Amino acid sequence: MAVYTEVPDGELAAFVKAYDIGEVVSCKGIAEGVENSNFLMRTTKGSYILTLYEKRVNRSDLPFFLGLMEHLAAKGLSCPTPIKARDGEALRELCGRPAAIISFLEGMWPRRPTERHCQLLGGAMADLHIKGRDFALKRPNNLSLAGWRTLVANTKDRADEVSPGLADTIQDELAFLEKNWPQDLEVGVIHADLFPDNVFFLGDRLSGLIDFYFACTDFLVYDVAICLNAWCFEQKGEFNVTKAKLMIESYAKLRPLPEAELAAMPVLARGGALRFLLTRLYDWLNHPPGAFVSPKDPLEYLKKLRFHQQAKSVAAYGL
Ligand SMILES: Nc1ncnc2c1ncn2[C@@H]1O[C@H](COP(=O)(O)OP(=O)(O)O)[C@@H](O)[C@H]1O
Ligand SMILES: N[C@@H](CCOP(=O)(O)O)C(=O)O
Repeated sequence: MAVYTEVPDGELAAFVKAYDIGEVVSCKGIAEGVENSNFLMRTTKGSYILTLYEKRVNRSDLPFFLGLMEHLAAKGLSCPTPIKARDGEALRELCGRPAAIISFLEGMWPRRPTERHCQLLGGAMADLHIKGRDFALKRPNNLSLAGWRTLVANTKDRADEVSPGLADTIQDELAFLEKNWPQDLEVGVIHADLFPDNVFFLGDRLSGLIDFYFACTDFLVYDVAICLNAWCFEQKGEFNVTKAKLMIESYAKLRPLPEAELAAMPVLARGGALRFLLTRLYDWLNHPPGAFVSPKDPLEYLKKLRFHQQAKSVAAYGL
């Protein structure tokens, strides 16, 4: 359950008084999510999400995340927008934590993504990339090559506890990626964690994207590579090439993919797999006993990495 900080009623009422959103009718902790404390808050004027940013979110990154949501929502992307208090500030403090209220988005995330979901996702991701082009703030991706090196250093001594030989596999993969990571692809704002639980649907419509707290400035097509990992493998681990093809094709209808981006896809997909393998491995090895958030399986991403290691070209993804 991702509520790390409880908010007493009195403090909440005082906090909400700074806004023009009516009075609190109810406020319930949301079980999903892992990073922050989230509450579904209903007021006399509507529904909102209240987020208290916890330890892993760097306070200095919050203006980037909140500014990005505001920018994208103002351009018509369906995503939450930060609600400003009467003094014009969206980022405030509650119970000793940085906190913000964002708009509530209708929809459900797909427990079993279909081909149609993947197709709709491709278009929404391209839309995000296009609408983010004129966002003024920058945030380097701290979970790219340099960040992976640090995570490898922090996990290598115990990686083999999770699977024998894992430390060497990871070390070899990092060396490969350091040599082969592309250089000159288009850079812009990426979501960087566009997993099914961060994409909402209502019937046959994609109703919105949430959770911009890993968003950063990186190769746009790296977001596509992350989504190949997160959306296109079936539950038993087999790759669904139809899902990949539909996702990439609908993306490319809005933002055509240059030859260099297509050629880089297998390497970027390997990078995406290593990124989630490493963060999951770190969390697996370091989660405190009795913690209420269960760590996700790192080995799911080892299997995905092995698939991408066999990919000779973008043809492996149906193109
Ligand atoms: N703007 C929103 N509208 C509706 N539900 C939301 C919104 N933001 C978050 N949620 C709900 O809160 C859950 C956790 O949010 P998320 O941002 O993914 O948390 P975390 O960053 O802690 O992983 C989501 O799965 C969703 O159920
Ligand atoms: N998508 C990541 C974990 C981050 O979780 P989120 O709730 O912030 O989307 C993974 O699957 O490893």
